[in-house]
Amino acid sequence: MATVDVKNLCKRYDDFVALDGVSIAARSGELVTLLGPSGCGKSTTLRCLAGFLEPDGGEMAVDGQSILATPSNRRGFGVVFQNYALFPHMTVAENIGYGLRLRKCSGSEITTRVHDVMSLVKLTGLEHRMPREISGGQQQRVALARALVLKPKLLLLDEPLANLDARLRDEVRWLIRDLQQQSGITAFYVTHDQSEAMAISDMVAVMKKGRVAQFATPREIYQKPVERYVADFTGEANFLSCRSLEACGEGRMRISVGGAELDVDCVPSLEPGEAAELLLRPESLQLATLGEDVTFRGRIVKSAFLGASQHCEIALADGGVLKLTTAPNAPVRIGDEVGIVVDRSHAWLMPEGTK
Ligand SMILES: Nc1ncnc2c1ncn2[C@@H]1O[C@H](COP(=O)(O)OP(=O)(O)OP(=O)(O)O)[C@@H](O)[C@H]1O
Repeated sequence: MATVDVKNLCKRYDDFVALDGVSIAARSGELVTLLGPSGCGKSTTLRCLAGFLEPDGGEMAVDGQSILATPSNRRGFGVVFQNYALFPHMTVAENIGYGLRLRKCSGSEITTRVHDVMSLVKLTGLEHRMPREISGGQQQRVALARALVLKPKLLLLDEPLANLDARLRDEVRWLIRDLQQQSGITAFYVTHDQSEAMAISDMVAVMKKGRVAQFATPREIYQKPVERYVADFTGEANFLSCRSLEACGEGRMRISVGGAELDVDCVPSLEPGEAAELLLRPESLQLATLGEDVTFRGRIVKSAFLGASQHCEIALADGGVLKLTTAPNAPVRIGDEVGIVVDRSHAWLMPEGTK
């Protein structure tokens, strides 16, 4: 188990600034995900941690000790990258035991540890197969076992599920989380898939152009994003332009939006009078018949039956559009005038214009 502190990490590729002051940290036993679109610097951060790239500035420390001068093979980290590249001429068991042989462990210790880790990643029985004789999901689990067998103090995973189909991705994702929690290994995990990040992380760093836009728990990232970019990247979202009228308590603001006045939680730095956007996740909105105590009124302009639910879009009088889901059999007709009730505990106000 290890604590990790990355401070102000910078990395250039010639003139291109790939990392522009990345700061993230992991407490012992945590899984921290780096989430963001292609090219935002996730892999570069992980490669610096692994010691495959030398940063141009900043600090990286494990258990309070700088690792900047430690070569990658002395850092004691387990690495699972998307191109898991097993040795094709070695059996599954030989692939997994390779690192132990390099460390000159005894034959009996290698046998025991390989056996134990194979049972952990559910590969028992495949010891003597060659990599080409096992499936993609099994190959990925061999790569994971190969890292875990060395009992690393830190596990670095870069898009480890990228080569798997959707069903296997789900299965291996839970396996990784279970193993990481059982063994208490601190881990950094790179993905561009927000649902993957939400599901398995203790902390998420949402990255944007070589910087960390927000570093927080999955719940906070989803419910209290600091800017629209983060809200957009972490799930379905409605944004309504509005005016912040006055502060009404710590971190709360009275706003005027879509013909209504509401008190909502907000980004703490937001000032009264500042242009703002109200974030309403679809699940915080409910269709209601007019006449009930509704927050907004509007007209249904789009609907789609999705099986377990229906998707609806409602145009408000002031031009805003809200997307929401309803029960599969709720009566939804295009053109109908409807009311919308907002669960205000899930409404969130952010500064405008930060896509
Ligand atoms: N060796 C290199 N030389 C020049 N530019 C590079 C090099 N490696 C990466 N880059 C650039 O640095 C930026 C960050 O790359 P990085 O691989 O860290 O992104 P990423 O967020 O992991 O993206 P992806 O999800 O596509 O892997 C990208 O714009 C990329 O093109």
